[in-house]
Amino acid sequence: MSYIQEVLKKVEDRNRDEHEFLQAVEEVFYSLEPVIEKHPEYKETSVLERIAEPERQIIFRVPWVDDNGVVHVNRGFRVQFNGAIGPYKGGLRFHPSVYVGIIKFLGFEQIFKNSLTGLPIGGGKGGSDFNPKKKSDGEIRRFCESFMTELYRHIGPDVDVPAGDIGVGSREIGYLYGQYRRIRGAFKNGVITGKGLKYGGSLARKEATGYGLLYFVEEMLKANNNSIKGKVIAISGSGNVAIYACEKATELGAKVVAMSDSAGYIYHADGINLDTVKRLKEVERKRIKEYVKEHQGSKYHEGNVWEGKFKYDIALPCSTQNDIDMERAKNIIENGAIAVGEGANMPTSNDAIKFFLKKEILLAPAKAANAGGVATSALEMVQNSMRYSWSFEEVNNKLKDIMINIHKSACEASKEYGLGYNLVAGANIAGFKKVAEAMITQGIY
Ligand SMILES: NC(=O)C1=CN([C@@H]2O[C@H](COP(=O)(O)OP(=O)(O)OC[C@H]3O[C@@H](n4cnc5c(N)ncnc54)[C@H](OP(=O)(O)O)[C@@H]3O)[C@@H](O)[C@H]2O)C=CC1
Ligand SMILES: O=C(O)CCC(=O)C(=O)O
Repeated sequence: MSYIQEVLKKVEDRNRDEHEFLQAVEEVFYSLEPVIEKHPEYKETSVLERIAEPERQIIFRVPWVDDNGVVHVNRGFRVQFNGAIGPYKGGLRFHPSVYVGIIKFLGFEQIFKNSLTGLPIGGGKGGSDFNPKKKSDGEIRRFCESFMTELYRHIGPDVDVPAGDIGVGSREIGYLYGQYRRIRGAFKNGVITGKGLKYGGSLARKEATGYGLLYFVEEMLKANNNSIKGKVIAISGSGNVAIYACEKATELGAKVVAMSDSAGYIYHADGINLDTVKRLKEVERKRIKEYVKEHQGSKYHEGNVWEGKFKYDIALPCSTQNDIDMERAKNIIENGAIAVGEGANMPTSNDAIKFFLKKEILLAPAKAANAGGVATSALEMVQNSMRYSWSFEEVNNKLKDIMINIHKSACEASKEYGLGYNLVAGANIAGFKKVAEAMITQGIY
């Protein structure tokens, strides 16, 4: 058994039923084999064992009252995974599938992603098994207030800075921050990011994950003598990341022909009308199937978009984890894709990642490709500290530079370890090394 396999076995024994977490750890650790060989100090100081164990996990009760006066109880989580390079940073997910294994996989990914941004932010994540679908605005507000009534004591601008993720958008962030401010009696808006522009939010944060994904994919294509211009693109999801990925892709000269939600997907050969999607999803909170009522020639299909049979050059999974398994990966290649850009966290299963790499599909891994959101959150923290705001253009330019640098770091790390152009391994290695070195320098924690 190799050293990596030994460590993985220990992680498995300790986290038996947390499949998503084990998948994330395995994906990172196997890329680190050549790094551990070259750096015996990582093994001597048990960095791998330490990095796979959260510094702190908080699990709490979230009681709330629905519109009929009935009391419900959900479970809240915050995993403060690794603070070696900065305050814990990562979003909150409200979705019925949330349990500790989901939050730990997301928090673990966040360690390496945040390191890749080059900014001083550690890894954390949180959320709840609360289902925001079909809840009234009052119910959402009461849930958020109850959630923050416990969470507030564990966070702070220099401690842990949450943000949004699935099911947590600007409305929820507003309620969460309002309750934090009420309890603390202070305007500490650096405690949460993704805020509204009127109380300390950053311009371009809403767009950042989707835009950043496209900046990264463009770099990847450029490095392979290609470009986004003229490409046909399919996207899974129709939430925050998907919408702004679609917007930037269109701006860069591509045509997006498909988008989805958890029930099905729309296909529109002429190109998706994003104004309609934005209204349906951001304002009216309706299902994606409503789109076809307004656009002749578009079609709605139930099921997963990656099982659909239609032509595209680039696949952008922007919905949730394990969206692309082996069968769907085969279908994506049969549909003609030459590149995959991961907007969601861990959207591709480990065997499908290996398959894409074997088939020489250009693969932009989530840790690198979707890091624009958290990077812009870190820029929001900078602006809050300065009590100042940058223009949209300033933030967007910084975001673009960050994405270009992440691509460069992943490329260089991959080359340094003799792996050619492998952004999956390169991102893992580059993200890991910075955190590992900070951990070693700070002693045994
Ligand atoms: N927001 C951000 O800044 C960042 C987000 N991410 C990641 O991007 C992904 C999308 O996040 P975001 O856009 O913010 O979330 P949203 O809640 O805004 O949108 C999520 C989208 O994914 C769909 N979806 C959710 N769960 C499932 C499921 N189990 N099966 C199929 N479709 C599903 C939703 O459909 P429906 O409405 O039907 O549920 C919706 O269209 C997540 O993986 C998140 O972790 C990564 C980096 C930053
Ligand atoms: O902006 C943030 O802090 C959170 C982003 C996030 O949750 C992610 O990168 O997955």
